[in-house]
Amino acid sequence: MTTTLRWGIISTGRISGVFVKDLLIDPKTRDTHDVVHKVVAVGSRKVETAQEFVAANAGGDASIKVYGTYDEVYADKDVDAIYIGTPHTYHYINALDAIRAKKHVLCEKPVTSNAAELRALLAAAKENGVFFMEAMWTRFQALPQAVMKLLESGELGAPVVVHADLSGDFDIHNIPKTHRILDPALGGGALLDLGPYPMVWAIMTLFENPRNDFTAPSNITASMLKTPLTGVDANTSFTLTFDKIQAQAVLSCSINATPVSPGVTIRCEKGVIRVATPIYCSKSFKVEYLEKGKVVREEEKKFDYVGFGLHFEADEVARCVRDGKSESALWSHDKSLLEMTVFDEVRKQGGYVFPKGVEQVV
Ligand SMILES: NC(=O)C1=CN([C@@H]2O[C@H](COP(=O)(O)OP(=O)(O)OC[C@H]3O[C@@H](n4cnc5c(N)ncnc54)[C@H](OP(=O)(O)O)[C@@H]3O)[C@@H](O)[C@H]2O)C=CC1
Ligand SMILES: O=C1OC[C@@H](O)[C@H](O)[C@H]1O
Repeated sequence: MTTTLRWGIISTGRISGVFVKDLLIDPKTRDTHDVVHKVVAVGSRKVETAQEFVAANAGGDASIKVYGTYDEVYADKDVDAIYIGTPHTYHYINALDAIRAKKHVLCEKPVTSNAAELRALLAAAKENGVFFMEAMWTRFQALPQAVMKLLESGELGAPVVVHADLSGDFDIHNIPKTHRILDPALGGGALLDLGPYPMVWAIMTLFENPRNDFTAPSNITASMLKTPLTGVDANTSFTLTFDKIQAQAVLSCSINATPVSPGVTIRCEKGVIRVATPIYCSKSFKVEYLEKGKVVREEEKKFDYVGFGLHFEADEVARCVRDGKSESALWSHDKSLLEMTVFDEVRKQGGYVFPKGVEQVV
């Protein structure tokens, strides 16, 4: 039996286009046989933009309904699940509107502007009996799962330090100050846009480590370097201390630096794992096995698939909805909550306050 999940797409920006293209790839190319996806409706603030979006990303498929408001997508009876690809600070209101219309929701990262907004959304999702998940696509790819399996095997001993960085050169001196990466009203800066990826690696390797038993970090330290352009963080560094397993995550992100490889280094008692950049959809990692501090064996593992990689999270949504689940076990609500709680603390220590009115719940 194959389940079809019928999607409504909210907004027509860059990542929504990538998501739609991934949805339209034959799931069999990734050995998925139990779920398929159908794009039923696209909503934009202008109907013409929605039409152009369908032409550019879905071969002009005339069966896809195009709307000039997001509300019409939420109200569409043929839509099962909503994908939200708007700028960060709109996620809360868009997700809330979708949930109140009793639609299942997959919401881009960072799931909200702060932890309080997320708590409110989770309560609304529960009240309306719908599935809700942050689109943390990295968690559903085969490579991070292989890394986690290797860590859990114990072959490398316990993890000691995880270094993870995601940087991107957004050419910040030459883009408009209203660009979502620079505008504080859109949650601009490195932390909210790129920070979720070093964070997901800390969650996968330390928070989810069976020996840690989902214990939150006991200590968070952070420093932010703001750009004078708009005051958002150009560079942010933060550390998470996991007392229970005696390990630390040293994380960083930047909007004005070229990414470096490896983007993630996991140093364990008896070995080191190096994950190639980009850390959100890495295609290879190297392992060094150590004996008495000396490298005794090295190996490299490579991964590939058709598409950008957002379809794996979409498959998870389809399976969870099919099975009547309210959340995914792989990227559960508590992990998004941990992420947003850490980000609140990092912003507090870094002195990054959103303009008045941006946070819908505080
Ligand atoms: N998973 C991943 O790999 C990625 C995730 N993202 C996440 O997706 C979100 C969107 O990023 P991205 O696609 O790059 O952004 P874009 O700026 O390309 O697109 C955002 C879209 O949101 C809609 N929108 C609604 N209100 C506003 C507003 N006030 N200002 C600007 N746009 C608005 C617009 O669509 P319309 O005109 O149709 O209403 C716009 O095209 C972010 O939260 C980001 O973190 C981004 C890139 C990669
Ligand atoms: O999620 C993302 O990953 C890739 C980045 O370029 C993008 O800005 C970010 O939103």
